[in-house]
Amino acid sequence: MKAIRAYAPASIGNVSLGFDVLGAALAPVDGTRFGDEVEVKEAAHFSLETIGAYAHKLPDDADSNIVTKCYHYFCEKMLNDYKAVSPVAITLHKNLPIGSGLGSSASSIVAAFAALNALFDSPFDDDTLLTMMGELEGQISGSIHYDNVAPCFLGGMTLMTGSPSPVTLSLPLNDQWYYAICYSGISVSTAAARDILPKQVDMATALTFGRQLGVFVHALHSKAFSLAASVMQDVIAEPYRKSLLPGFDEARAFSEREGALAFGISGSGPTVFAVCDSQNQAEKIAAYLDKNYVQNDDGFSHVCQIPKLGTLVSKA
Ligand SMILES: Nc1ncnc2c1ncn2[C@@H]1O[C@H](COP(=O)(O)OP(=O)(O)O)[C@@H](O)[C@H]1O
Ligand SMILES: N[C@@H](CCOP(=O)(O)O)C(=O)O
Repeated sequence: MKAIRAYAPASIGNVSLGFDVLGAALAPVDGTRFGDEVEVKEAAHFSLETIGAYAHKLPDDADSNIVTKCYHYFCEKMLNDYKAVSPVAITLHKNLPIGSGLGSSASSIVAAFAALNALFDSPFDDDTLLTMMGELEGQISGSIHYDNVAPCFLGGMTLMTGSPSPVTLSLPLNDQWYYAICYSGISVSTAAARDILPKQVDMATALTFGRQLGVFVHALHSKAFSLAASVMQDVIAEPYRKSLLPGFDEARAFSEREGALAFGISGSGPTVFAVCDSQNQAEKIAAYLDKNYVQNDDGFSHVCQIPKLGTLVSKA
């Protein structure tokens, strides 16, 4: 019987300067697997098993799990094309902490859709899948955004176009940048962290946001990486969200003293990231954050780079 396994990596939403429109996949340099995995196989009836380090933090009933919703949505889309889908048995390996700012729900959603699409002989192309993934992500966070699902699915650093095709563009990567990332161990709901943001921004903020994003994209394409790093500031969300993150200002101050190129909140937090131009610097900042930003036993830090590949699909 055909069985498929999909691994979908953690991701940084916003990357500070691109609220809802910029995202990056993450891969620890020590080779640690850092993402959810979904296995699917055809079965007599639907079932969802959840295992892994954070499975106990998921909703108790399978119907509330976003992976079940992905399956129902996949069936609905297939039926639109008059193709009925057989029931499946799904196993979710929940490896990413929930409400962490590491794109945890996106990782489950992307792994689920990628596995289902492969099991049923790839009926949907990447843009259609991304649109479906964004819709499911919107059900969880209260508003559709692609800055986690796109890099998680495709890898690299991705810029959303606002168009159905292509949904996203891949930006050039700097192989010399290392990301010290640290999850503090507390949970911050993405929906709640969106609710505290003002619904409108003033003219000066809008101009800064546009200028930074334009300069950043141009600088990456020109390999002007110092210039790119110089505009990695969050003028939209950080001023409001940092109040939800104990130790944020101290973590930023230490990272800047150590010479980090940039520092910010990953997604809606509490994970933070420091962009570094050497692995040594990233190791030092990660060690500090591990000791000083982490709030409880659930927290951790990693030194990561941005992988070129996103979701990995294989036979189970
Ligand atoms: N497979 C899943 N992975 C993560 N969250 C899930 C999943 N299924 C349901 N949920 C629920 O979705 C919400 C995810 O919250 P959110 O703050 O968006 O997390 P994250 O920022 O880590 O993606 C939680 O209420 C969680 O219980
Ligand atoms: N652009 C979104 C990203 C949320 O990421 P998550 O990992 O916290 O779910 C936002 O900033 O709200």
